[in-house]
Amino acid sequence: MTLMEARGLTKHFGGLRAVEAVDFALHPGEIHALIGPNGAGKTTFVSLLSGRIAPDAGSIRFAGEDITHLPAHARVAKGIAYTFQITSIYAGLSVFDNLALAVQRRHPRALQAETEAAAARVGLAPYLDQVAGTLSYGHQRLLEIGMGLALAPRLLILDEPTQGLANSEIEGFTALIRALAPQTTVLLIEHNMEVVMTLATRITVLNFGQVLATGTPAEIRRNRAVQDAYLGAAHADD
Ligand SMILES: Nc1ncnc2c1ncn2[C@@H]1O[C@H](COP(=O)(O)OP(=O)(O)OP(=O)(O)O)[C@@H](O)[C@H]1O
Repeated sequence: MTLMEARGLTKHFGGLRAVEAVDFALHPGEIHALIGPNGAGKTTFVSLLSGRIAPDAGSIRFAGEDITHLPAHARVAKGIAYTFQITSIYAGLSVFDNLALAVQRRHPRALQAETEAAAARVGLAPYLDQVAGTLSYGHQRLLEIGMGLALAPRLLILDEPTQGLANSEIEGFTALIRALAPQTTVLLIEHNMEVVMTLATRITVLNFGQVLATGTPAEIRRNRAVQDAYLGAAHADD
């Protein structure tokens, strides 16, 4: 059973093969980490899945339906939420209003209560009235994740969610993502190997736009090609 499946997904920028014939499957309820060297095509790949950019070739299915040609907003309506590498919050609005905008999209019965619950979920309850643009960078990232979660997605795609977070915030983030399973499936691009190895149920490694390996954290750690291309000797013996 797969929640999302990509077949032969391809995206070139001029002569650059950013994503090349990628086959990929996401199981329901899993936390799937996408790793690989800088420029490996990770952001391009999840942008194809979320509909931010269109593929040159290949197909994408979600919950049994072909969504290859659906625009991003239609994919959101189907339950695919995506947070960007660069924060996409409304900087001039309060934390409450940012979250309320997301909560509103699923026509809740009690906007106030559900918005407060969305804030509490990501640890931002004390900051409801604060203007989002004045939050610390880490809190802005958490707000963005909170906005994604407020949509009650079936699939949450996160692009480098722990980038810029303090260690204490990373712990909170890890617990938050763990608590989402199995209702919400998570696909995250992550460079922090500690987060990847403790959080992910499966890992896909991209290299030069292609899948180098897919497996459990233990399998990926042992994989010689992955060690050579990405993890390096320092991680091989962990
Ligand atoms: N819009 C674009 N136009 C041209 N080239 C692009 C575009 N977007 C990405 N690329 C190139 O495609 C390749 C893959 O980029 P991508 O951002 O997907 O990699 P990544 O694995 O997410 O890297 P990082 O870990 O540094 O974020 C890179 O060589 C990048 O320069």
